[in-house]
Amino acid sequence: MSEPRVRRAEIALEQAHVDRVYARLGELRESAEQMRSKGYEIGHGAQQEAVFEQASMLFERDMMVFHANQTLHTLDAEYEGLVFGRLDYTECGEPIYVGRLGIRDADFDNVVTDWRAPASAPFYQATAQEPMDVIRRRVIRCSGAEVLDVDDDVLMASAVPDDMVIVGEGALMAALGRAKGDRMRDIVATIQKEQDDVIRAPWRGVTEITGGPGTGKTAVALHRAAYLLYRHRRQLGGAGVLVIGPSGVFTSYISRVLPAMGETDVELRALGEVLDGFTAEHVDPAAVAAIKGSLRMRKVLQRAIRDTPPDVPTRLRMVYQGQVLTLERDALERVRKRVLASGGQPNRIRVRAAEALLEALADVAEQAARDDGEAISPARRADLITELGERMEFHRFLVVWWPVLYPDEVLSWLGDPGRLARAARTTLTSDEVALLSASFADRSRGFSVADIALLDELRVLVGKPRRRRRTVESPEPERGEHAGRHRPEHYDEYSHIVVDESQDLSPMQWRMVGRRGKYASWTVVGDPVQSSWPDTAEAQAAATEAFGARTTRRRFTLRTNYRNSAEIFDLAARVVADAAEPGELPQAVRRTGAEPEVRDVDVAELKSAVPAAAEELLRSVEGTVGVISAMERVPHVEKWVSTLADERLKVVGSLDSKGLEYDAVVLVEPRELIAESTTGTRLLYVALTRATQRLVVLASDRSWLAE
Ligand SMILES: Nc1ncnc2c1ncn2[C@@H]1O[C@H](COP(=O)(O)OP(=O)(O)OP(=O)(O)O)[C@@H](O)[C@H]1O
Repeated sequence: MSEPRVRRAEIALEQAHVDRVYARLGELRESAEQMRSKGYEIGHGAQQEAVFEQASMLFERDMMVFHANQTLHTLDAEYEGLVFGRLDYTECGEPIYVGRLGIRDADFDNVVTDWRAPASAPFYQATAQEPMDVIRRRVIRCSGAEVLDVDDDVLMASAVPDDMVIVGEGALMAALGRAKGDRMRDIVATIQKEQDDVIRAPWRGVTEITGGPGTGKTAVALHRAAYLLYRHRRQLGGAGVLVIGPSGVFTSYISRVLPAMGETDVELRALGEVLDGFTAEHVDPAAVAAIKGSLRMRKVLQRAIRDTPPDVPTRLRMVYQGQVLTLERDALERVRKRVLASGGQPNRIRVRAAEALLEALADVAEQAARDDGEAISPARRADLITELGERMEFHRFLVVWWPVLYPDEVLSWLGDPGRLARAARTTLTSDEVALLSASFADRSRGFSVADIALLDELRVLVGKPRRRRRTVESPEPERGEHAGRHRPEHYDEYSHIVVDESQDLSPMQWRMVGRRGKYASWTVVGDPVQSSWPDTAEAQAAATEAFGARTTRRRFTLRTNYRNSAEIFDLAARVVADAAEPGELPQAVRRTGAEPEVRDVDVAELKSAVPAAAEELLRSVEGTVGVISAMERVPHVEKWVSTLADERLKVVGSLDSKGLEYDAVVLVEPRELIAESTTGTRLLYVALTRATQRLVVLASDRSWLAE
């Protein structure tokens, strides 16, 4: 048979099996629906029963409905591309089909094996050197229930039986060449062995994944989360898995991968959303972010919460048995200092503050008596304290003099340069104080991403108020995506934390994340060469502290760049040639023949050159086109390309481009990207490695392009 006919015959053969699978899926769906209806019937019947029976029946109903709904949800989520692989072995007669979930037929025989099950491991692990008894590995590409294509790998050429047909070559290359959508896709059908080793690594301890751009670090980390939940649900499922990404744009980009794999028990959060009740998107200028992220801020914040809050009353005046007792500003401040010196979080020691005030009032009464040559008996002193302490006016004073401290308020107080200078003392320079206080004072854009880690630090420093006015710890209803979702009541309850783009976490952000993983195991993903954090040693130390007592640390390095064409990656690699260690950069596996273009354009011409290049790329690729510029330039670029009105076109700032991917990219003015980060060329390197097929750089000079 000629190749197309052979292929068609093999597709038809696999279609027969896929039809069986979907027929079985239909049956399972139907029985889940029946179970749900039966559950509702029980509930209806229960209304006529005695109360205790009713309760147990309602429970049974809830369980039935819950399980039925879960089954239906999983079956629906996995519908697309349910079966994607097949293994033919030397020994057992029957092939194994690998898919997104395990399905058995009515006789309890497997018609599909879940990709995460041990039996599926050879699909990813077998190689020609170590075939694990697999003769042929076949990738089956489907659209819904229809088989579109098959692609084979022969792992034991000498063992191929006469009647076994081999078609195609390289499912991976075919997958990589396909156009990308605006959301990341799962890679279950083409996970490579070096990636699978990471995905299936033990769950305990800290698993570090490093590798250059496009090596699949994010994809692997997400598949690992799905794998761990499948294999260790008992240990990890209850408290949940938290995935932290650099930005909201990024979490939205990866948001479809896990549900596509049937995993909904994972919380995705951007660094600006880690603290409930706050959502920050804007990024501070590099110099400001560097101060806010450094560990020196701990000291500054510790002092800030011990400073006198603004606008507190400066005099306490009470009358006891006709005698006026007054505490003036200095006396009040002495009381405050004494209470704070005794330790504890300000919001937790308010009772102590009240007691100290009353003691001070009693001292005033005693002093007055002594001045008159009299003495106050211990019983009278105790009586004075009790009586004044019960007065409403005293409590009214206390509430304003020792107010409940809220992290957002304390941070905004630091917009006052004098107050910040007091808190900073010698910890920050006067220039740093000026920069920082201006940033805290400017609330026009709300909190920045770096502020969130400071707010979280303050949350711990001030302590939880006994009665909460507006809680930082309970989710606000309008938090859209997270609303109503399961999450631990206490921050330290997550059982597994995945940190993506970890090279960019500041030490203060590591502290924030560390608080949520006190008892967790970790998967940490990063690439030092893409780092935009200046002091890597400080960040490393903070990371190690966040991991706490977990001594098991395993490290994997991924070395193949699956995203960029080799032509595009060669250009990007030139930019960081000096900053990267030998062997640190990955190898791009795909040549497309399309060289990246660097066009010389004056800054004044960008206005027309950007939309022209974007339009050209929209015509030349099937998928998405990203226009990447310095953060400050984004609003202008958005305006310039607005007339193109194509939903495949996205404009993104350099920092937000981390982790993202487009089929084609227009990179605007590299010089400006270098200038906006303390690690300059690394940020440019990140931006240059976002395109899979085409790259056009518009530059007013070529100083950024090392020879
Ligand atoms: N085994 C694979 N099969 C198919 N596609 C893959 C495979 N591994 C990675 N890819 C694809 O390569 C691209 C890059 O993957 P990913 O974003 O996970 O890389 P990364 O290492 O996190 O990159 P960066 O550090 O640049 O953000 C994605 O489109 C991903 O789907």
